[in-house]
Amino acid sequence: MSQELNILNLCESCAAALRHAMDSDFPKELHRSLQQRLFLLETALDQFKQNHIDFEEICNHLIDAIYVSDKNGKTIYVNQAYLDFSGLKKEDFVGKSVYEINQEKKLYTNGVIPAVLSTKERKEAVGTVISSNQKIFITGIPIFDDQGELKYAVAHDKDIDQLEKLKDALALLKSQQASSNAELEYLRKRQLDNLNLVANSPNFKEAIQTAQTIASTDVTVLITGESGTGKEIIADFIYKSSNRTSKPFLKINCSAIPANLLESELFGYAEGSFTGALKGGKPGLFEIANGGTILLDEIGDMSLDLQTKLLRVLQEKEVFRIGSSKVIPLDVRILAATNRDLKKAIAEGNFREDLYYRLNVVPIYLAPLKERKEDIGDLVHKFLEKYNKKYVKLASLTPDAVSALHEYSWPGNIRELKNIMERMVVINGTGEINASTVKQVLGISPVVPLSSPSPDALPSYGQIIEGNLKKSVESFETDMIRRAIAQYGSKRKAASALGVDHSTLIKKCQRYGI
Ligand SMILES: Nc1ncnc2c1ncn2[C@@H]1O[C@H](COP(=O)(O)OP(=O)(O)OP(=O)(O)O)[C@@H](O)[C@H]1O
Repeated sequence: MSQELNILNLCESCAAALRHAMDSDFPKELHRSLQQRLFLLETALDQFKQNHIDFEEICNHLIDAIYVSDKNGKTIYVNQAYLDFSGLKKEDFVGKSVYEINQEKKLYTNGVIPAVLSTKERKEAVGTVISSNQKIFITGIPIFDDQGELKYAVAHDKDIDQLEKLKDALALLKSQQASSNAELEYLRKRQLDNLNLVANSPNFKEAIQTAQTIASTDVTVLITGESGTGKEIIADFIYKSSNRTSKPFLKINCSAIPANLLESELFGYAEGSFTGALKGGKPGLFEIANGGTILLDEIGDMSLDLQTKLLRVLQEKEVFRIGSSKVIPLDVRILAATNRDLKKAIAEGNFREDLYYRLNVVPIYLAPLKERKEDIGDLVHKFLEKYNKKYVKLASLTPDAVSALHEYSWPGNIRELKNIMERMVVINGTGEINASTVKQVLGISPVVPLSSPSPDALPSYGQIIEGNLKKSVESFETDMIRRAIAQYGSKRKAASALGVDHSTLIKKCQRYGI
């Protein structure tokens, strides 16, 4: 390092001498060749300065003390911090042997350089600076050349007080982190409790974790998963954990509103924009939700034409009512949900790829219930308690009934489980629900008569008729709708096959949890 600096100084002196020679009466015929040499020297010097890192200067700014000896223990370098704590000058060290310094000056106890020189190994020790009684942590490091021969022994001294302070700061940071984690966990749990959410499976826990992390940001979230897996409830969770809880949260089911009405519902319209338009126009849902949050549910069912308009709104963050040129700036947090495979829809030309990427900033995928078996037990008990309370019943489940519920594949996911529990509590009165009842209600075993409730548990005559007829119709409708959707692949096609309006089918699906 210092050799390099010496050469640098030498070159600078040469350049200065050349400049001086050229200014004086130097023979003109040599002038040109001198100029060329000076130019080369100056270019080389510039390059050297650019590439050269002045380690000596850097070391002099370190707060730790550094001492370097050659392989024989002759001191070749000490930095400023070393001089500061020893209270001596550079000349008192450089060129002197470490053994000599140790004997004469008694700077500190437990010096490690002699041990590094003799063992050629790294050494660590705690020493005391004699003059100040300051405790130091000393590390001795051997440095070897390419042949593996010892080249330098370096001592690096750290002030233990500083290390202690660092340790305290680290401990404080750790305890602060632990208490924020505990607080976060507490808030998360409270939020789960408020929403009555079950989250035992790793899959769902991960979804909740992501939702929790991004809730307080305004980032757009795309929630995907089969029908009934809890997409809407995750959207509720995000909204309730966000900073927008004092502002509106609007949920729009894009498949339930006929395509021709959805545009005016979303964006509103100006007075006179079409026949039948309200006087004074009507604000759209985006405008109403301004400052708050919108859930675009079943986004995969939105028409391509409307997708283009929605994309514009999301990109520009502004909306125009239909028939108006007045710009309405928007500050709405967008959550979108779908049970469709949007990648497939894009490949089939039914969903805009650019809209997909705009919505899919943070994806949250909810696995089907059959892949979240750890949640089933708690969900079953939660719903049992809920419906016992609602219908004033005392139904309970036998262990084999619980096992049967675990074994089922739950194509309708949590909504199906919830509905099944409601049905079983209603029809079973106050008795125990066993495995065969479960299988019968699930339609996975031949129908056998349900066990009769005890006479004291019997509801009034009117209730029996009403309850049984309503439940039978519901059960029949549920079955037909499920089969139609499975056969025709979409709710729209199923509706036309069943001879009902799409919106009627959607309402029934929502009511029955399909
Ligand atoms: N983890 C959970 N804990 C308790 N209840 C849940 C949980 N997840 C979902 N539910 C309940 O299951 C039902 C269906 O959930 P949700 O409506 O959120 O599903 P979804 O995926 O949005 O369905 P769809 O795609 O049909 O709209 C709701 O009644 C919801 O409260």
